[in-house]
Amino acid sequence: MVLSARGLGKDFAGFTAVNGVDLDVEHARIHALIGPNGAGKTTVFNLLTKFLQPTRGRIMLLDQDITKVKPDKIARMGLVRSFQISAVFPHLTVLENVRIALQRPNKLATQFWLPLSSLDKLNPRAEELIADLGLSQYRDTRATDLSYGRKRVLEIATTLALDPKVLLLDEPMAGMGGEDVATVASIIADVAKTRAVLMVEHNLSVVADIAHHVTVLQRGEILASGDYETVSQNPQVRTAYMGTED
Ligand SMILES: Nc1ncnc2c1ncn2[C@@H]1O[C@H](COP(=O)(O)OP(=O)(O)OP(=O)(O)O)[C@@H](O)[C@H]1O
Repeated sequence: MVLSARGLGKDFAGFTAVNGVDLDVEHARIHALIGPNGAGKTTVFNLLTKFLQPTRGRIMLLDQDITKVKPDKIARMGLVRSFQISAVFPHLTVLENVRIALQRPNKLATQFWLPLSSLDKLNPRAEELIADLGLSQYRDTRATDLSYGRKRVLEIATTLALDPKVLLLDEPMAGMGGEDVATVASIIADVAKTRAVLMVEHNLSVVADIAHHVTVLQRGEILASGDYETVSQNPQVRTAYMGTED
């Protein structure tokens, strides 16, 4: 188990947005968090990354209690949310973007007086990441000229530069067309071979295809949890999604 939450809860001025949520995210698995609008998915993400402080409950990351740890430290401990660091610079190339992302863990980011050539030592790792994510042919393409789907892949590449143990993806398929969805889904499946992935995703066919475990939230509480097959047969889940058990 890489990331666990027990009895996680959040109240906003008397309104309970999340209550009694238990989650276990395992190494080399994709865990999907699904549920109707307003179910509390984003709030759970914000609690896990400590953007919000939980009202109740406990969060463990790799055997360390992170319930009271600050968000910047959480990322350094290996729990990284995609948008957190995925500042993709539109006018820089794919290679340049990945190199900049690699500067962070290498602490070169703060040494701005170093000559540009000192970044060259990051090239092999940058090329490797770019190749892993199928971006080699776009290595010298400016981010702004990439398709929407490839921009998301570049974002994932810059996130992976931190070498996270757990990657949190917030609706990675949002706004994407069919071909991009397939590409990004297969990249996420690949990325998850060596790390844990927790994703909020509305596209249920992607969830069915790549998630090993699914947790369904409704009104801030867990309605069902298990593999997609089991969860999708659950009458309460069907009612929550369709308003009917049929
Ligand atoms: N800062 C806040 N203050 C008050 N209420 C909030 C706050 N943030 C979220 N909520 C409420 O908590 C509930 C859960 O919201 P949340 O955004 O976590 O749901 P969600 O499952 O991510 O929804 P969606 O799928 O629409 O993104 C909603 O009723 C929302 O209005």
